Amino acid sequence: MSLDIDVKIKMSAHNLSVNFAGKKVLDNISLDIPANKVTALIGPSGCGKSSLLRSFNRMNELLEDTQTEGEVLLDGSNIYRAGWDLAELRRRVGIVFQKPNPFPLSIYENVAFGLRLQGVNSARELDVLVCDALEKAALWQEVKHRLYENALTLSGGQQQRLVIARAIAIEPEVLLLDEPASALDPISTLKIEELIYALKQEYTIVIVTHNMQQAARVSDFTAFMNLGQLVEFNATNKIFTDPNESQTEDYITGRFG
Ligand SMILES: Nc1ncnc2c1ncn2[C@@H]1O[C@H](COP(=O)(O)OP(=O)(O)OP(=O)(O)O)[C@@H](O)[C@H]1O
Repeated sequence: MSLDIDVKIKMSAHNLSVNFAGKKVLDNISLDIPANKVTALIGPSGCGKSSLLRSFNRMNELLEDTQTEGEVLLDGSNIYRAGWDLAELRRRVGIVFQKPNPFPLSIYENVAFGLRLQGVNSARELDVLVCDALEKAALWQEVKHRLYENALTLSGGQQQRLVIARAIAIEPEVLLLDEPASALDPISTLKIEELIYALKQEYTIVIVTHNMQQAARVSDFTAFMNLGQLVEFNATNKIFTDPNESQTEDYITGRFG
């Protein structure tokens, strides 16, 4: 589904279908992801939100027995075309999962990890880039005196911001967030939501969330999915106040799902 307003499109799915072990989990999805905006994917459990999110950086291929049909364009180029360097794709389209997954390394080394892989070796340059990523992830003030402590000593909410710092250190263009706050307490959730709001100045963000209030608070656009299909896609305000489809209304008002 295309939006009838004038926005720059960063990614789009065209007639995208995904099968896991012969079962269709995404059914002919077409959807535009606007640049420098937050797009929320909502819908009942099992409707395919995470599968759609993972198709934006070809993570579904890490699962066995997966088939993908159709196209996903990044700046107009089909990421499913042969010849894509998957490491480069995943650098440009980063992903953060529900459960914080820092490496069992220091706070500093978690953020430096991807930078080192990219060949940044100068200690001074690493210091600047690590500090910058931690500042952007709104974590610097809390960790600047303990950079060399193990990341696993951080709270869950801090770990999730660290994982976001790790993701943004390598300067992705798109950030995929799969229920990034669902394992966190309300204060940490608020911090993540404020962070998402700040990060959209620089990144295109797609977020899967089960939390309707969160989708309404953080996103500019919302896609409502059901049973592997895209039911409705529109400005978040429109979806939450005056949806076109009765299924969308039933879901957001809690009548099903
Ligand atoms: N690794 C897998 N192998 C086989 N089937 C899978 C796999 N992962 C997901 N599925 C199936 O794909 C469908 C879509 O799952 P997906 O996780 O994308 O939905 P979701 O909307 O994100 O769900 P939830 O909100 O519960 O996280 C479900 O029927 C699920 O059982």
